[in-house]
Amino acid sequence: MRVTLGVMRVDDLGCTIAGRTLLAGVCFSIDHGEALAVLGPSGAGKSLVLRCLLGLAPSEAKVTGRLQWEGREVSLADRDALAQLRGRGLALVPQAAAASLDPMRTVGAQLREVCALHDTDGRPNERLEEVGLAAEFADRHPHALSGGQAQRVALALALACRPALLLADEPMAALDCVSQAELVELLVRRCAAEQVALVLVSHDLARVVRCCARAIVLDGGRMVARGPLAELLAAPPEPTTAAMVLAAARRG
Ligand SMILES: Nc1ncnc2c1ncn2[C@@H]1O[C@H](COP(=O)(O)OP(=O)(O)OP(=O)(O)O)[C@@H](O)[C@H]1O
Repeated sequence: MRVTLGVMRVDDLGCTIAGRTLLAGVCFSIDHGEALAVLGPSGAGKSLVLRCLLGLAPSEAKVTGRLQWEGREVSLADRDALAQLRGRGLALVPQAAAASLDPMRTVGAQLREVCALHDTDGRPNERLEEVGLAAEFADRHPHALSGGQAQRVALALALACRPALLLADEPMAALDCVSQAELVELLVRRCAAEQVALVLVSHDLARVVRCCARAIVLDGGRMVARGPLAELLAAPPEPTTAAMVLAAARRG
């Protein structure tokens, strides 16, 4: 059982490139075992928020704002300090999982490497089983995985770091509807089981509505709404959220 100091609090995150404001005034906090959705239309700045938190914003970007990590202040401009949080602190499940895997090495070798790097439990078979993949996947190379299987391997790799917080950047984007629902359900179930906080990026409110209690909504790099997802759904406070609610309702 972890002490509940809160995992992360982000205040006034901003990002500019060549004088162009790409993010401004983004604020949120998240606690252990909690799930927060980061919503918004394409180009809203959702992926950029995750890159800034990981210290992986484009090299020409100027990032501003403050981050409190388990009660400790970290400047969002300090890429080295943010890099220290990667692994046991923050781990990422990327949008295009297959491209994030090493094509030359088996799934098992990649899992063992991550476990050795972060000094965590290194049994690939168990890690694969947790994400619904049979032990034989440990011997496969990434080219022998379907899109959904590659996303599950990426999830297993991220969880193998034993992070306090998982950042998931539309991990279901490339999958069919049934596989999307299964992957989101798996993601949320695993995070809850391991008391890992989850920040789930999506442009699709319908996809996150059952698994995230709270959300922030971005548009044009600005945070236009924030609060319990049920409240945003019941009474969208501004047009971007209203459009997302309408789109979710149309899809049933
Ligand atoms: N390296 C970069 N240089 C200049 N602009 C960039 C760079 N990376 C991202 N941007 C811009 O930042 C804005 C936000 O992009 P981002 O990828 O975060 O959007 P998103 O909300 O994740 O969109 P999507 O849902 O389509 O993935 C976009 O206008 C994009 O063009």
